[in-house]
Amino acid sequence: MPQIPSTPSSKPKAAASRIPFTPRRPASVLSDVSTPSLLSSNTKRYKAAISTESKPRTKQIAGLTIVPGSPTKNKKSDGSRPKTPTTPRRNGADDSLLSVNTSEMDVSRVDPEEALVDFETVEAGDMSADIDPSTLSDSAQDKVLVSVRVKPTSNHVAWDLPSSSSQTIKLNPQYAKSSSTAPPEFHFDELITGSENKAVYNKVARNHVISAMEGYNALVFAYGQTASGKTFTLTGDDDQPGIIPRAMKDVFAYIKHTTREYLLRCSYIEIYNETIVDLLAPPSSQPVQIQGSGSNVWLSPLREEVVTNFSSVKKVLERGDANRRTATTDWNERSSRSHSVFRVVIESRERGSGGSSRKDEESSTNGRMTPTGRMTPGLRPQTPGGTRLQTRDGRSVQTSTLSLIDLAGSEKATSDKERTREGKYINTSLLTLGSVISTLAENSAKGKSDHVPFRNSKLTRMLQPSLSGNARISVICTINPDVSATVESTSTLQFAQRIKKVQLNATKKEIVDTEALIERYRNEIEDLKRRLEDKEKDAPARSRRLSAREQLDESKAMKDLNSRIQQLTKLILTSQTVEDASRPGSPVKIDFDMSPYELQQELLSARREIESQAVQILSLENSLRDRPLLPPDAPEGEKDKLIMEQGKAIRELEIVVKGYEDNLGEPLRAVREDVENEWQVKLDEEIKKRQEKEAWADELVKQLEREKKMRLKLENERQALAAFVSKFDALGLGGLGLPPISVSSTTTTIPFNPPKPTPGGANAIFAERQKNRLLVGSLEPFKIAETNEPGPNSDLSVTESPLRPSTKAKMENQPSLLEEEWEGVSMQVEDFENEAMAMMNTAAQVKEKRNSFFKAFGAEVKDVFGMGKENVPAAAS
Ligand SMILES: Nc1ncnc2c1ncn2[C@@H]1O[C@H](COP(=O)(O)OP(=O)(O)OP(=O)(O)O)[C@@H](O)[C@H]1O
Repeated sequence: MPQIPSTPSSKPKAAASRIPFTPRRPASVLSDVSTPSLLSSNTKRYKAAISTESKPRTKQIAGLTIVPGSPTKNKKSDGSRPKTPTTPRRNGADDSLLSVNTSEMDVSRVDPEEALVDFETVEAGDMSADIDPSTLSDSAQDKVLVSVRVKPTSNHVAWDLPSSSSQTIKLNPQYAKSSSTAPPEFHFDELITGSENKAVYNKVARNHVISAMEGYNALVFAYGQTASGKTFTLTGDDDQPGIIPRAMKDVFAYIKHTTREYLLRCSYIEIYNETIVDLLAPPSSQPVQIQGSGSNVWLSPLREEVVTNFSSVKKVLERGDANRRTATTDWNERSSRSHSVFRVVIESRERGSGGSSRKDEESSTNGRMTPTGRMTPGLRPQTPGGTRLQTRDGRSVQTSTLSLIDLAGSEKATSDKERTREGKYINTSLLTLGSVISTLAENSAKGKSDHVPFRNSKLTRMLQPSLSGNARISVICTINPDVSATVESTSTLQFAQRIKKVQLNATKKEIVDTEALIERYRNEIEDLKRRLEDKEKDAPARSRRLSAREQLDESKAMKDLNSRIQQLTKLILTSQTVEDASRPGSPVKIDFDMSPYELQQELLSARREIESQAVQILSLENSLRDRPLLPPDAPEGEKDKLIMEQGKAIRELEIVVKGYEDNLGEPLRAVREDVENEWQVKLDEEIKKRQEKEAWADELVKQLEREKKMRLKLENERQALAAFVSKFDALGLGGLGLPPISVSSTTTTIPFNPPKPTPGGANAIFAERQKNRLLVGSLEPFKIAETNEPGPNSDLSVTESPLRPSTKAKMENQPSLLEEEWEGVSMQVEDFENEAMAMMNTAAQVKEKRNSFFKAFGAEVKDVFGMGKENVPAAAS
């Protein structure tokens, strides 16, 4: 129930001096805006052109400005009237019309602190007749309030209309589909007839408006067949203002009776052919999108206007109504072709204790006020989602919404193509609303949780949070009782019957000013700690003075202090979690309306979130492990100092890391890339070279093998030559080794034992040696190898020897294993040749000695050495 301020007054402005900060009629801000009268003849309109017949009926009445397009009471459509050719298109509107759509009260421009409304700012004209709080019901409303309004008619009616006290409506039996079954009968919370809009408002909407002011979300909507009176009920006309203007008057009346201060923001949209249009935004604006999912949906971009009195509300309504799509149909001269939603966001907080004026409060909040009384922008903590009323000094902010919806009416196909197309969209979305309500009702009645097709239309998707239970709902079903409309009226009543079963569980939403609470707790803790310290210091001296009983009391007092400190410390933790709890929680239920792709995306992002949290936990654990050690009982000052130092170091490191990344990160990555690109080529070349060398080395090994064999062969030949020389020596002809010649008195005897000559003789052996030497020295042994023994690498073994010019050129500056080895072999060959030469010399000496011997001893031994013959001496044969 609203709280009555301590100084209520029917004329508060006169009684109480105005607080300087309190905006003096903030409406003046709006009234400064040159909003052209929408009814003046030279003002262009966005709305549908009114048919020639209806134009003269729109007149300006003193007091309430006519909301353009308000239907004229009891005007019947004759069907012969010229129809509105097309639904208006706003995009082609000229610039002059933009002024109609701009307002300085746009919430993004207004400082909420300056647009607050409270009992001091509300004036008599803003309010309905004063609300008597005691007459308002605040009982828990867990069911939808369903009322039926029957449009007055002079035609023959199909329904048995009830007496004033009854809430039952029954179809007259003669109009029932079947005579065998009882005619349908419906019971509702309210059944209203007549044209009195005040009674309707009081019965169906007033409690919901009050609920919204108390912090509950509230939704009032009108449902019914076209031309049954929905717009008449919601908007009304000058004689009979409807629910919207009356509700807004009650909003101000309520504020008048409370000690709270309010920030009121209005938005006005329509859903036309499944497109959401912001009726307060300029014509060229983007269509509004529904954001979020499940119970947490919002509209964006959405223009919200701050309203501070009834006159500013009226202007907002006029602007919105001027932009609504209406057209003449077969049934309604001015039929709404769209669903419209007028919504007020109500934020409130306590005005502060001690009856201090707002000015005093602002001055006390850390001197944040400018000399002009304005809050310095930017000093106020920012709220996500834009300018909002802020919690302050422990005062929580309560937020709720009041949504007043005029649905387009269900209708049959018409002769007009455009109207028929619109009608299809209207019927489809109403059908969806019907099936959503049916499922919700079923679920509530049977405790089921069947899939609710909220996503099948923009309307139901937008209403999902409210229809899911978090709003107090009132539905007015309007029917035309004419016999010709029996089917439509029955269908409307059936819808009304179903929605009655939907279960609601609206809760208040409160944002707690945790900072202020925490600050208060902290101060108290500090104070208690100081007192405890003082007591502990004096304890030894005092205990000597105190009696046993007093000592006991003293220790109990200290214990109490201690436990209070502990309790407050716990409270700090609790209050820090309050804010989180007030935010919309993560969805615990699966939203079956989401597509598999959306679900996958959600799953993916949830996994990513978990991963990042795991990383965060790890890093926190690490920092916990690495934290500098301080004894738990270290003085608080020391701990604070350490924390400060750590914080400073962290900040410095962050700056360094950021600077590093900003200045060096990218260039270093580029350098690394360049180096990799450049050196990769070289590395590849080196690998190729190495492979070539390995192949060459393999070939070399094979070649050495061949040379080894050749050396063996040479060795054999050398041994053969040596054998020859030995034989030669054995003849006793070698140098000093010649056998001694014995001379007697008669004869001289030479010991004669000549060796058997080697085949071919010494010369042949020598010639062969020479040949071999040339062969070895020619450095072309590989030709032999190439032809005789092809290696595993046929390219190399056949077409290129390791010593071929190309390879040799490559290896020019490198020591050749083959050459080294060849060197050794050559030396051996040379030794062998030297040896052979020495033998040849010896042989020459022997020859010489032989000649001299022949000369001395005759011809007996003349041919021993075969000087004229090459082969075996005669003696030997
Ligand atoms: N209870 C009523 N008393 C007097 N006149 C009424 C009442 N209900 C409706 N009318 C009149 O009937 C006509 C059609 O009403 P209204 O435009 O409100 O219907 P609607 O349901 O909003 O139609 P639509 O869905 O086509 O927009 C209007 O001229 C209106 O003044």
